[in-house]
Amino acid sequence: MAASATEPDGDDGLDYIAARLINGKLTGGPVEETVDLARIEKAVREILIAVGENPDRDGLQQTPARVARAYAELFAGLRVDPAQVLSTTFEANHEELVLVRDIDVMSLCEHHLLPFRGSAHIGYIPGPDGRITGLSKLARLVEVYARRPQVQERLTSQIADLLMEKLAPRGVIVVLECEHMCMAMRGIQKSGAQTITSAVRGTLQRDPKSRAEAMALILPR
Ligand SMILES: Nc1nc2c(ncn2[C@@H]2O[C@H](COP(=O)(O)OP(=O)(O)OP(=O)(O)O)[C@@H](O)[C@H]2O)c(=O)[nH]1
Ligand SMILES: [Zn+2]
Repeated sequence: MAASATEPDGDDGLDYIAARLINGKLTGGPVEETVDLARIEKAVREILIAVGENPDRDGLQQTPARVARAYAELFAGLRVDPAQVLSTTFEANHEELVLVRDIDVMSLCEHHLLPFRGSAHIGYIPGPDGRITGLSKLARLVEVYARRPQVQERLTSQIADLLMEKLAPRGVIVVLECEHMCMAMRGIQKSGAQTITSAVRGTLQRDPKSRAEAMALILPR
């Protein structure tokens, strides 16, 4: 019998995808509490019929259930509080720039639900009390916000704003460079176009010299 997307999926399954986004520990509730997999399955079956396909043919029988599981995973960030990612901070005598470059970003644009993909570069200057966060937490933050229906501008500023709020740093800079499949696969059909967005806060915003230094590290070419 065909496996249903609504069946329990084991310890490593959908139940824990949202929890894994935060810290790899099983702290989240079951996906079924908040994602209606059966409803997604039904909708995908309707879409297949509407585009002129036969959802009962061999290759498509499992597709609605697969798409439901895929969407649960792709939108897992809707069920995670991003602030939890930054609950671990450390004291450090470092009051200069900390920058993580080339963090892989994959998200879905909220206009077409098609992917956009590229790199995130995140830098911050710790505040006077010198609190820093784990480097991996910056990548986790990208992941939580990216696994939601997004526009690149909001994704960029959400990351910057939460870092400002939770780390109270002197400044933050977030730059995203992405290619949007909605511009490549359909519509204007221009592949290769890179959209660059930035969100700059605090001293990095106010002081052109610090901002230029950070930008030179982020976009050296
Ligand atoms: N600013 C911004 N626009 C985006 C993003 N992702 C997709 N878009 C754009 O959203 C717009 C939606 O425009 P509409 O005219 O409502 O939709 P459309 O007819 O599908 O537009 P075309 O893509 O031009 O065919 C398009 O111009 C997309 O390129 C994003 O992350 N940020
Ligand atoms: Zn789009």
